[in-house]
Amino acid sequence: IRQAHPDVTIVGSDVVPATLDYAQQSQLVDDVTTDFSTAAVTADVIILAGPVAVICDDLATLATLSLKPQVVITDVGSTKQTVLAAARPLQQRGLAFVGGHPMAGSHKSGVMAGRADLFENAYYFLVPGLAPKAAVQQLQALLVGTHVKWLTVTPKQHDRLVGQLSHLPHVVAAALVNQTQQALADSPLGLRLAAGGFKSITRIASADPTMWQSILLNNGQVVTSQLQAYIDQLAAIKAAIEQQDAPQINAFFAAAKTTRDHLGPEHLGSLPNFFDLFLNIPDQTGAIADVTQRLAAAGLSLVNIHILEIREEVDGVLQVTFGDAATRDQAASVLQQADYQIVRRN
Ligand SMILES: NC(=O)c1ccc[n+]([C@@H]2O[C@H](COP(=O)([O-])OP(=O)(O)OC[C@H]3O[C@@H](n4cnc5c(N)ncnc54)[C@H](O)[C@@H]3O)[C@@H](O)[C@H]2O)c1
Ligand SMILES: O=C(O)C(=O)C[C@]1(C(=O)O)C=C[C@@H](O)C=C1
Repeated sequence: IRQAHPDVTIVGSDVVPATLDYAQQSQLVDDVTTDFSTAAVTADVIILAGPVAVICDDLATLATLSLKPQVVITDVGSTKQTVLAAARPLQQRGLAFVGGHPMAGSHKSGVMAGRADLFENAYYFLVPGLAPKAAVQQLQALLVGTHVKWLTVTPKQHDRLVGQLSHLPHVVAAALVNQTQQALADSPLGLRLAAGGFKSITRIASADPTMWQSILLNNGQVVTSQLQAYIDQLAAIKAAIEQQDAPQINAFFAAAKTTRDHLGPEHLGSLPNFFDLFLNIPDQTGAIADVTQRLAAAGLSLVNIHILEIREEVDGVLQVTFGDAATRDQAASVLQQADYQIVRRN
């Protein structure tokens, strides 16, 4: 929004003060508040972006306020049936609520994980419900800088599609990590021996548990039935292996390969995920150059570098972004050897 509409005033509201400090100091927003209701009554557009349960609570709060009659309210929550139900009192009052959901993101959470190009080329579901066309168009114009592909659906269509393509995979990834952890508990190196296969299928198990708790509680019926169909697939391949049914095993993998090969990277939606290192740097000239020179000398290329001044100590925090986790971890070793303190990696 900021890049496409520099004149728009953006007020950020959150319950975590450090998040508000970061948003303000990085100039992501013009102003911050913890008083959602007071900010809401003066807003022309309200974008709800907490966990789904919080979005539903916020919609209930908004229904009690004297909002501007022309306000456009939207959300980015990962489920839509319960969100649209929570928005009904607002829609019945004639206020415009347009449900939204960008089909992009990552296993990271928090304000620091955001990027201006996060949604580029991704599908963005719109669920207008009773909202007038003009409100939908106003929202699309505001979000033009996201460069998304819009897709209008009903809440039911949304939850079925996203249950299968996002919610079920998160359950599968987390279950596999938990089961592997238990199965290898007696092995000294255990999970650390995992190569690309395990890491590719389980990246999303690093996602925020609070967010996923909320998603599954709000799309439970859909996901449990999809989970049963998935369990049936597992049972079928288990039986084929037990029976040494070679053609059946081959057919299982061949069908999956054909489908997956047609889902080229160009169809995958958003840009690839990036991997961050946060380190303390002294507040002195040449400090950033020292970091970049050490990484260049070690042959490690970085994607982006960003100075964060979110704390009141003398040191600043530098966010260095890499294209893959291995390069980030090598960079961490190189910098630690030079006495840099790594604050966090994600
Ligand atoms: N992560 C993804 O890949 C992704 C993609 C599309 C949609 N979504 C949806 O977007 C929403 C936000 O997800 P995210 O990944 O940006 O999470 P996030 O944790 O990065 O951001 C959520 C923010 O909401 C704040 N918050 C929590 N409770 C609050 C409350 N009661 N009042 C005000 N603020 C509160 C948190 O402090 C945090 O800053 C969720 O509904 C999620 O389902 C996530
Ligand atoms: O790429 C990831 O890590 C994501 O989990 C993003 C993802 C997804 O499942 O695809 C997660 C939740 C959303 O509602 C939409 C997108």
